[in-house]
Amino acid sequence: MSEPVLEFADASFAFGDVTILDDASVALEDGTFVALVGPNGSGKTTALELFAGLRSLDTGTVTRPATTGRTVAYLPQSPRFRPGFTVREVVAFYGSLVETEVDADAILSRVGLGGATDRRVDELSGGMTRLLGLAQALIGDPPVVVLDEPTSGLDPDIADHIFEAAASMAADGRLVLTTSHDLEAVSRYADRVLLIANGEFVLDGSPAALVEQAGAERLRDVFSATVAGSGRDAVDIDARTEGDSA
Ligand SMILES: Nc1ncnc2c1ncn2[C@@H]1O[C@H](COP(=O)(O)OP(=O)(O)OP(=O)(O)O)[C@@H](O)[C@H]1O
Repeated sequence: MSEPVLEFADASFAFGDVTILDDASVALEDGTFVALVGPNGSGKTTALELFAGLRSLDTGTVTRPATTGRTVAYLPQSPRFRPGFTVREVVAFYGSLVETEVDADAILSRVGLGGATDRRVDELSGGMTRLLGLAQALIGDPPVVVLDEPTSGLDPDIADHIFEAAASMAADGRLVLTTSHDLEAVSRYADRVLLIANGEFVLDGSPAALVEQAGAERLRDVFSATVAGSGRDAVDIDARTEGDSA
């Protein structure tokens, strides 16, 4: 049975007068692939950093798994690896930092890099670099994996591959939490969608349930209607459109 492994309780955080979380509470369970969506500037990356422990809440609490070893793996939007090393060497290096035995080749095969183990990391494409980031996230078998926009800038096939890999990491029992603007892929792969706007999780449910509840056709439509209804203040689209057409 699924259990909460990551939780915000009455969580608040702001950058000066920019509110990211305003007394927000949410509990995320293991074995679930959760997509955190929201408009640009709504605070997705910051929320991930708060979940992962890279930042601290102003008030409220965040609860993470009470396990020994690596508890939360965090993959930033643009992962960087030290040039000059091969893919296998990078995984072996990170593997040497955890207590459990790490089979670098097995992890690399798992994410689809089995054919690239001897490639130098500075010679990888953007997509392969993301896959290496996913491999790094699996090292030490953390119960929570947090991914920040893992498919931005990638072709649809690699993006699908990354979503599939993330969904299968969740199916193995982990909580996988990702941000994404790709609502079509989110609809297909995520078990649960959280929409953050104005410091709150304004939508929370499975993609199918959210679409059905709204009487909409696609998650994209639910997103637009909810963001418009929440008084979008992060990016002024109308102003941008006027400027573009001038
Ligand atoms: N280090 C920082 N100092 C001050 N303000 C910040 C900092 N980092 C982010 N912000 C502000 O916090 C808000 C949320 O930023 P964040 O990057 O979390 O949003 P996001 O939802 O991930 O955006 P995007 O979808 O564009 O990646 C934005 O208004 C941003 O300008």
